[in-house]
Amino acid sequence: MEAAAVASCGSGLRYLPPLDPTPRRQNHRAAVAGLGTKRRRPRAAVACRRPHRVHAAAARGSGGGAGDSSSGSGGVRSKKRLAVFVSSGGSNLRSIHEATAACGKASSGDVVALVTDKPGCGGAEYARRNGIPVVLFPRSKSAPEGVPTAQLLNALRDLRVDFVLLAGYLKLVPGELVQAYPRSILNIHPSLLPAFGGKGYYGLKVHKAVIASGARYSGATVHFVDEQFDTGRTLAQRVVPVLADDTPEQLAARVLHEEHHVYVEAVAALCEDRIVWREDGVPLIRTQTNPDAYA
Ligand SMILES: Nc1nc2c(c(=O)[nH]1)N[C@@H](CN(C=O)c1ccc(C(=O)N[C@@H](CCC(=O)O)C(=O)O)cc1)CN2
Ligand SMILES: NCC(=O)N[C@@H]1O[C@H](COP(=O)([O-])[O-])[C@@H](O)[C@H]1O
Repeated sequence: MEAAAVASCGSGLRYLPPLDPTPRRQNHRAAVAGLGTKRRRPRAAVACRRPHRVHAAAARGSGGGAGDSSSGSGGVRSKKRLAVFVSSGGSNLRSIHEATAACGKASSGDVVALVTDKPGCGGAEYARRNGIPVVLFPRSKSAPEGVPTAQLLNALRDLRVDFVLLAGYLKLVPGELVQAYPRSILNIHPSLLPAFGGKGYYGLKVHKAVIASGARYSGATVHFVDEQFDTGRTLAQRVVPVLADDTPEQLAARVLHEEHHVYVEAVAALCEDRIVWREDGVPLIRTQTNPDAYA
């Protein structure tokens, strides 16, 4: 969707104009289709056969939050509409956006909005270059142009957003948004939660704490978002070793590499209705090939 096309939508929102007055309109999908074939196939996760009883349905039968736009009468599912929240460089945004290309691993999704508290961050710049509307949130003293929560919710509804993905977003997502999108907001965190999570644990601070603790393994966690920092249900994890002479930057790079794979796989599962909720509330990812196997 073009930024200009949504600027007049009912929420009354003003989307941020591109910083570059002549943004490059890339043939993004064509460009990444070729790259996709070169990608290393991600390692298969450990399959867990016939776990506890599971509910073979996502949050709302077919999944999706406040703006559910699931299948029509013909049974053909429309792509799930994704809003990505970013405060940082945007490499997870990029990997998700690339995976939503025609032949990508998450081609059942479409990134339709970028929400940020830092309009100059790499993620926001990537969005502008790729014609993704940018919304500044929250409104604050340092960002008086930002929108309050109610207006953000209207914008997400106008854009018919199904799922919200936090990807290096550093602000607490308010309860109103969490409640409007039950079981429909994911976050990626650069440690093996519940270790090294919560307020104060973000970016390099996480990796510094992991190294200082003496832990031999770290990794990435994709989890559903509840009203506190990093306490929502874990959906997927990837493990990496912590090496004896690691710097926080080296560990961060090793974890980030895994983040890009595990987040894309989790987003694909979300968009394809492959998340099932075990009776004790644990979300599991059904594999694409075997309805009885879980990643
Ligand atoms: N309701 C929720 N909101 C957010 C969650 C969540 O699980 N529930 N996850 C975070 C992301 N996060 C780690 O994954 C995280 C981000 C930031 C902080 C933090 O301590 N932030 C500082 C501010 C930093 C800054 O603005 O530069 C703070 O709040 O004082 C902790 C964890 C996204 N939101
Ligand atoms: N607690 C939140 C947190 O620390 N998030 C982390 O910020 C980085 C964003 O990188 P990116 O902008 O390149 O995707 C990622 O490592 C992400 O896990």
